[in-house]
Amino acid sequence: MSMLITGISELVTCDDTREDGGGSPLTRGLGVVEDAALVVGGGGEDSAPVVEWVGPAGEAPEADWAIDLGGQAVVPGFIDSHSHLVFAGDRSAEFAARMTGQAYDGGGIAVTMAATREATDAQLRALLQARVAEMRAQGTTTVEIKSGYGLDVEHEVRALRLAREVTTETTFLGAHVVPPDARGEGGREAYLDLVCGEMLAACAPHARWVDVFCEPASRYAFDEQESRRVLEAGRDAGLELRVHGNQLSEGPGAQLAVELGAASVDHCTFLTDADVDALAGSGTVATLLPGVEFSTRQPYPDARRLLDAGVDVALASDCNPGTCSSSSMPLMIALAVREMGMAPAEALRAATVGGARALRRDDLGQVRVGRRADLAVVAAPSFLHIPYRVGVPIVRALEI
Ligand SMILES: N=CN[C@@H](CCC(=O)O)C(=O)O
Ligand SMILES: [Zn+2]
Repeated sequence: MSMLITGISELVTCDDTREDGGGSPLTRGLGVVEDAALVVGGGGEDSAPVVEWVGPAGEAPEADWAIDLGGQAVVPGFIDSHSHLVFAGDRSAEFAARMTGQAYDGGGIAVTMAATREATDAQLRALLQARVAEMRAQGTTTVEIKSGYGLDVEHEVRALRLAREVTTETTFLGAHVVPPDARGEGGREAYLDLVCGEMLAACAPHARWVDVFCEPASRYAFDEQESRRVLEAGRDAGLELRVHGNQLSEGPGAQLAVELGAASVDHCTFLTDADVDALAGSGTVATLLPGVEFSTRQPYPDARRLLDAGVDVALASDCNPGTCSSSSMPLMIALAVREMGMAPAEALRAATVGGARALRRDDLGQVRVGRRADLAVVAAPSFLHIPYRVGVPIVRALEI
């Protein structure tokens, strides 16, 4: 069965093989087709619909079904390559305290850990499913989900098992922080032994990735040596690497990520020139999470510096109860444009193609024949309305 989609005022393909056709500089690099049509059909390996044809509406072939979007824009579905959606509890009071001057230090993770351990499977599943639905309603079609609020073998495994029910992009983050019950004498080493031993062995079958909160500025998180140990153990267990780094201060995360061939280093709020040089030309994406700076009152990362140096940049939400309670990729795009010096086209690419690179997925992020038909519809004539109409719910994933 195939479906013809017409009434597309502006189709943003992000297809690098497509000529931009001399369009506006505002859409450079986006492979835009105006007054476009799409044919979606078949089913890929996992029976997801695939794009069969892309082009001007006047040249569209026939299909079994047709829908008319009535003059809306279509963009690739957003790829949110960094989230922590498996949690229970509420830390809105911590957010309120930060708004009146309290600094973020990672200490609140233990509060979420306690609430998450207490929740039943059914409660956690319902919370998770609601968050994924909230994301789809805002245009996100792929989400990466980390563990990290269980912090013991049983609850880390449970978080990953639940996350696997909604995405293949699952990340073992046992090394989020040292849990409160391991903060006494010798507890830190014992916890790292557990993370790199029994916990990793139990979690690896449910995860694609391993991650670590590499942040020597937080007494709860991990330094370079500890982070290296976690990442190397994860790699030996068959997992691919990602890193939380350089969130609270300059530190070893970015260069460690590059050295070990991690797919992405996430946050990148405080980078030295040497970090930027190391990222440029590496296979490691710098994933920026502007919702975190919004919610912690930290300075925004310098996206311009990274882009001008040729670093691959992605945007993600980092949706979590502590540092960013928003699941909205349109908001991240708006913040990137308003606060981080990214052009709208750069921000859109970072939220789509950039996210796909950060997850090392070449089947996602572009509207292109043979690729998955993961699409988002913008209730406006152009994608420019995403940052322009900030806060207005105009983007949704297209349900085919
Ligand atoms: N920084 C580490 N982890 C999360 C925050 C987790 C929390 O505070 O609950 C982040 O990516 O910002
Ligand atoms: Zn995070």
